[in-house]
Amino acid sequence: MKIDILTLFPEMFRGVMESSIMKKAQENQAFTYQTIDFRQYTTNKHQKVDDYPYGGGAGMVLMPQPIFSAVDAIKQSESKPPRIVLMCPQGERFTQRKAEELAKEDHLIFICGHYEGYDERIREQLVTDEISIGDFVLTGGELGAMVVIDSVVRLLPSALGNQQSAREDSFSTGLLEHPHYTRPAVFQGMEVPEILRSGHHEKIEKWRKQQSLKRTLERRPDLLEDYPLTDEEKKWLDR
Ligand SMILES: C[S@@+](CC[C@H](N)C(=O)[O-])C[C@H]1O[C@@H](n2cnc3c(N)ncnc32)[C@H](O)[C@@H]1O
Repeated sequence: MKIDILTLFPEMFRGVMESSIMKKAQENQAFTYQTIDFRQYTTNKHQKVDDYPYGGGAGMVLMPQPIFSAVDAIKQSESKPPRIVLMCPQGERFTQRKAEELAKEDHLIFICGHYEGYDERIREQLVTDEISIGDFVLTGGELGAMVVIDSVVRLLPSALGNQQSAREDSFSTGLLEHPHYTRPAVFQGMEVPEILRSGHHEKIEKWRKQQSLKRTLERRPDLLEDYPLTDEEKKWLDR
């Protein structure tokens, strides 16, 4: 996968993109990325990327020209056109489903805003997706783009050592994940459930499924509305 990030603050990405699994995923050739400072694409003499809003009001608005020109420069003759993602608090709320959808693409372009927002023509003409990472307002799109990129990259084949672990994550299965325990078996008087130490794989799987359903019912009952419960699972939940 190829990822291009349009931002006025490329330095913000270095720590996240060059650490931990993101770094390993690049070493494993799961993806490549570049940041593009769209100020380089301005055609005005002072390299201005923003201007006052028509109609007045507070804040500055990103002008369309530098962003359109930067996207034109990145787009090559690809058989599959890139997904162009505008980071925006007014966009579709980001979910694991969306991460799975984007992980199937060959090329993603992220546009990170700043200041008061964007000229509306960017939204109307250029982008294929608008994504919000939640109902709150950040100072810029960079942190949001990092969140989206991180969750997409970990789904790419060869990004994680163990793909099974991504498939069993919360939301991937439609439920919250079951609890985890590791050594020691007893810590400050708190014991790891006996069943997990039994070595009985079938019973462990059943326990995990029950715990996953219980946790989802307690914390995110809304997820169960779309989850195809078996008759047995319905009985567990009733209990
Ligand atoms: C201060 S915000 C602009 C908010 C805008 N005036 C509004 O009310 O919708 C500046 C930039 O931060 C980014 N941003 C802010 N909140 C975000 C969120 N929840 N999800 C994704 N991006 C966000 C967007 O790129 C946005 O253009």
